[in-house]
Amino acid sequence: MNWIEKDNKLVKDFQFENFIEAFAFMKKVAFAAEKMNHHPEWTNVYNKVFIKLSTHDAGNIVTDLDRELAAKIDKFAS
Ligand SMILES: C[C@H](O)[C@H](O)[C@H]1CNC2=NC(N)=NC(=O)C2=N1
Repeated sequence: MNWIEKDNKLVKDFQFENFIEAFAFMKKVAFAAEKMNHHPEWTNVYNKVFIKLSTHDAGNIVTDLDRELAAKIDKFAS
């Protein structure tokens, strides 16, 4: 599955083997997001991580910053 644009957000759901794998992924995303000062809206339920990206500073729309973070997130999940 790829990122889809929905309600002015880039959205993608990820699934892992278990909670530890999901959380390890979240930790990588967290450090990348902090480095970019661009943070995800996300929910974690056991082995699943649901991510939504938008740029608040631009009025809650999808910008290149979201696409950049999405590309990094995909690398961490692969
Ligand atoms: C004040 C702070 O630097 C800003 O609010 C940053 C923080 N993280 C952010 N994250 C996201 N997703 N969009 C932003 O516009 C944004 N802005």
